[in-house]
Formats: sequence, C-alpha cells, structure tokens
Amino acid sequence: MANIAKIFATRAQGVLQAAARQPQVATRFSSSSTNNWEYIKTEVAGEGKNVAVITLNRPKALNALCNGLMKELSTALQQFSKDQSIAAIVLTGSEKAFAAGADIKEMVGNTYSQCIQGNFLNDWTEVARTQKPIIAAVNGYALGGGCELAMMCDIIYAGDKAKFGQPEIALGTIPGAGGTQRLTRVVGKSKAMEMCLTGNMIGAQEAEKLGLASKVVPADQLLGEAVKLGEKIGTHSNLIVQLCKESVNTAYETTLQEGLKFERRTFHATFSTADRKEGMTAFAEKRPAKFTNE
Ligand SMILES: CCCCCCC/C=C/C(=O)SCCNC(=O)CCNC(=O)[C@H](O)C(C)(C)COP(=O)(O)OP(=O)(O)OC[C@H]1O[C@@H](n2cnc3c(N)ncnc32)[C@H](O)[C@@H]1OP(=O)(O)O
Repeated sequence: MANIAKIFATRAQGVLQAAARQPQVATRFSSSSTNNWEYIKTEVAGEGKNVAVITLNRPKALNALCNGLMKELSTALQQFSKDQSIAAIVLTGSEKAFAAGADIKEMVGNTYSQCIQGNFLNDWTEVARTQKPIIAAVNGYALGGGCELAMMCDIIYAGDKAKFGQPEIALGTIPGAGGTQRLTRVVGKSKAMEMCLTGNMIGAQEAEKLGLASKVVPADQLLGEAVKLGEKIGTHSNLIVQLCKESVNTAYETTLQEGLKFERRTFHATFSTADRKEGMTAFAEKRPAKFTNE
C-alpha cells in the first residue's frame, strides 16, 4: 500500500512539473488564420477569450465522424492544449446533430483483419486524453460514436431537443469507443443494456435525469451556457483544475481505496503550488485570488 501511495505521489508531482514546463506564451489561432479546416471550425470565446470552441462542421452528413474529421479534431485539441491562454474547451455540433455516429459509408468496406492490423479507432480518442476540461454542448443527435464522443468529454450540457443513443446494434455491430463501458458506468447496467440492445434513443430530459447530461437548456442558448461554464472554470487555477480533473477521472479507472489514495496525494501535492498558497491567502485577506498557474 505504501508503494501505491508513492506511485500516486510521483504521478501527481509529475503532472505539476509538466504543467510548470509548459511555455507561457499564448498561441492564439482561429480557423481563418493558421488552420484551413475542412470538417471543423475553431474559435476562441468568452470575455477573456480563454474558452476554445470547436464546432464539428460536416452538415450534409450530420457530422458523421470520418477519418478526416477525427484527425482535424485531434489536431485542434492538441493546439488548444498547448495554448496557455485557453482554460477550457467546448465541443459542439449543429442544431440538428452533435454527431450522428461514425461514418457508416466510410466503414462499410472494412474487414476484420484491417480493423485489427490498422488498430481501427486507436487514433480517435484524443478527447479522452486531453488534460484541459472539455464541455460537450450537444444539440440534436448524439448517436453511436457521437454519443461516445460526448461521453469522452468531462461535462455534457444538452439542448432541449438533444437525442442520445447507441444504435450500432441495428447495423450489426456494437459500440466501439466506450458505449458499453462509459455509458454503463454513468446510467447503470439496466438502462445501458436497454439502450445498447434496442438502439432506442433517449431525450435530453431523460439524459439529465440519468446523470448523462448535467444540464438541459433551450437549444439556442446552449453554446452560450457552455462557454459561460468554461469561463467559470477559467476563473480558477488552470493547474489545479487539471489536477482536479485527473482526480475525478481516477474514480472511473480504479478501486475506491486506490482512488481515495490518489486524491489524498494529489491534494497534498497542491500544497507545493503557488496557486494553493494564493487561493488560501486571498480568502484570508478577503480579496479575489490572482492565480498564476504555478
Ligand atoms: C469518438 C470516437 C468515435 C468512435 C466510433 C466508434 C464506432 C462507432 C460506430 C457508429 O457510430 S455506427 C453509426 C451509428 N449511428 C447511426 O446509426 C445513425 C445513422 N443515421 C441515422 O439513423 C439518421 O441519419 C438520423 C440521425 C436518424 C437522421 O435521420 P434524417 O432522416 O433526419 O437524416 P438522413 O437523411 O438519414 O441523413 C442526412 C445525411 O446524413 C447522412 N448520415 C447520417 N448519419 C450518418 C452516419 N452515421 N454515417 C454516414 N452518413 C450519415 C445520411 O446518409 C444522409 O446523407 P445522404 O445519404 O443523403 O447523402
């Protein structure tokens, strides 16, 4: 057990050191400047321009996730991750579809050996690897890989007409990027089984009731609300937010005892940061904290 605590302490210290090594120079970009995106749009939003918005932009195919789109999404996420001026990322789609799943027409000819040897989907999980908080703002359909993509994000806000589902069973396949795993952990076995075995969709209100979405808002206010949430997160120390995200995620990846130990060691590690000192000092001095992400 002492060893586990040591590993966790080293991991937390590593995160702090890696964050401290990040260049402090902001590399602001937009779709019209350094990137010519085909399948996505990127912009920065919020009063302090510290919330990145990535919009899936393949309207004719209801944002079906093709290789090109997923490559662009990964690239944009990596760029925003390195940008020290960005505190949170919002991922959204159109009013009709967040994403209607992986591109069925692109997958139709795939063979088993190609999937195995090409490690199909292995490059599609950048969202789950990103250290900054990602908010999915879901309007319309989030089906199959679209639902899985939303679940890879940290927080889901749903427009009131959003529909979530795992319809892969009707295509003769099963969810391949977390639909049987993340969904089950969130909504429980019975509901996940029902959704995956029938392909039936659930609406935004039910998604909120089940804990899949944390908030439902009118469709036309969704993006604004998601950006506001990103801005609120951005008022805190980016460094501590990163540690906190990692600690919450650990709850999904380990036992309760190991998770509690990881949380405790990470909590201890915050005492090595300037931002922890500043946060507590500011409280005692009755003034707003000025975090430096160190
Ligand atoms: C982040 C990692 C992801 C990893 C993915 C892992 C594996 C995932 C597998 C899957 O996701 S399988 C796909 C699951 N999704 C579906 O089965 C939904 C398919 N779409 C529909 O059922 C319907 O389109 C709809 C969403 C119910 C909407 O119906 P509506 O009648 O309003 O529109 P359509 O005319 O059907 O669609 C418009 C246009 O869009 C094309 N399209 C829609 N979904 C897809 C898709 N998943 N792949 C490719 N193309 C799609 C549809 O074909 C239409 O285009 P045209 O044929 O008219 O050119």
